[in-house]
Amino acid sequence: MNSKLSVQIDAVPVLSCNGLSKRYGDFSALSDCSVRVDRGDVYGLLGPNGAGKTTLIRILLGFLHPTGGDCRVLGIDPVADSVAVRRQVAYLPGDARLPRHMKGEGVLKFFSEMHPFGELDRSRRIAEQLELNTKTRVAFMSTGMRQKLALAVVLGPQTPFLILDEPTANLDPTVRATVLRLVMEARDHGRTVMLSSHVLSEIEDTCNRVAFLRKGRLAHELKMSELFQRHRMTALTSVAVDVPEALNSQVSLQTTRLSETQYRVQIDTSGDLAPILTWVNTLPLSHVRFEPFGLRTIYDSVHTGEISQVTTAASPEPTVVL
Ligand SMILES: Nc1ncnc2c1ncn2[C@@H]1O[C@H](COP(=O)(O)OP(=O)(O)OP(=O)(O)O)[C@@H](O)[C@H]1O
Repeated sequence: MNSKLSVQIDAVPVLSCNGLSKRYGDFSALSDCSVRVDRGDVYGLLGPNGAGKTTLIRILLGFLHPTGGDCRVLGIDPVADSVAVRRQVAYLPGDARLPRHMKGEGVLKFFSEMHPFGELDRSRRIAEQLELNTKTRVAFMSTGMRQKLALAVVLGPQTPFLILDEPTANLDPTVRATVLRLVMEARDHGRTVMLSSHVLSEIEDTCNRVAFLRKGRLAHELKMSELFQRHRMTALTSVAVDVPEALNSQVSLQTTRLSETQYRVQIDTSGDLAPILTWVNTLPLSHVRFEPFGLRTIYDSVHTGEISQVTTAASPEPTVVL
């Protein structure tokens, strides 16, 4: 490919949404959602039941029309040409339905012939890796077997964009690990992935960026590299503690008075730990616990509507907008 052209193609975001909204009468399933996903991203979508994740995905594929805002998938407007979008995207719905009268092998053949990027051999190899017996009729498959078959259908075509809505639902831990490995392989082959899941560890292990949806709104966006720089320390102390001015941008401190002579401190940190540890070392602390921040902490604070106190050098202001 002409190198100038390839640079231009790379510059087009795989996904860009601007103020995307979906209303059903008075109810807002999605409100003012703006997201950008770039080539090579593995982009996680997190949020409680009913947060709007599937609504967002279905708008991107043109199955639903937004009531406000707009979006482009690989430069294509799904409202104007949803078929063109679906040619470029492999999509695993949360409730994948497959023809019950067909055997697994027949389903793989049917879908690989139908999709422009379809590759029957690849779908068969994936089914094998997922330890699926494709000789079984769909109607006689267990829920997990049907999920494996749907995954083999969707992971087979090498589309530039892959959207997976809860791909590991109903799967045992070994198969889950295989699915996550296949997602990472897709990324390594230059594909872009959007992954919705309720399993925080899966998002932590695979995604480089994560969006938290809450009540139809994009409540928080996070780069995983920032998360890995965050830590939380809890400890007991007999004196009130103050954060030195030099560490103000890196440390957030919460103090709870337990008695006349005892306080519990919670110190949330971001960025380089060395200067923070030097400061902490001067404090009369006991019962010190130190742990990485983890997606769970962020998820809980977004879910309960708290605003994150932690700031990073890269994003000095909290990015939660509730
Ligand atoms: N056709 C519809 N009419 C009215 N409300 C709808 C319709 N479809 C979805 N909703 C509502 O929109 C909200 C968002 O639903 P959505 O399926 O996008 O949530 P989700 O984040 O994918 O949830 P889950 O994690 O449970 O799959 C929900 O409150 C749902 O009840």
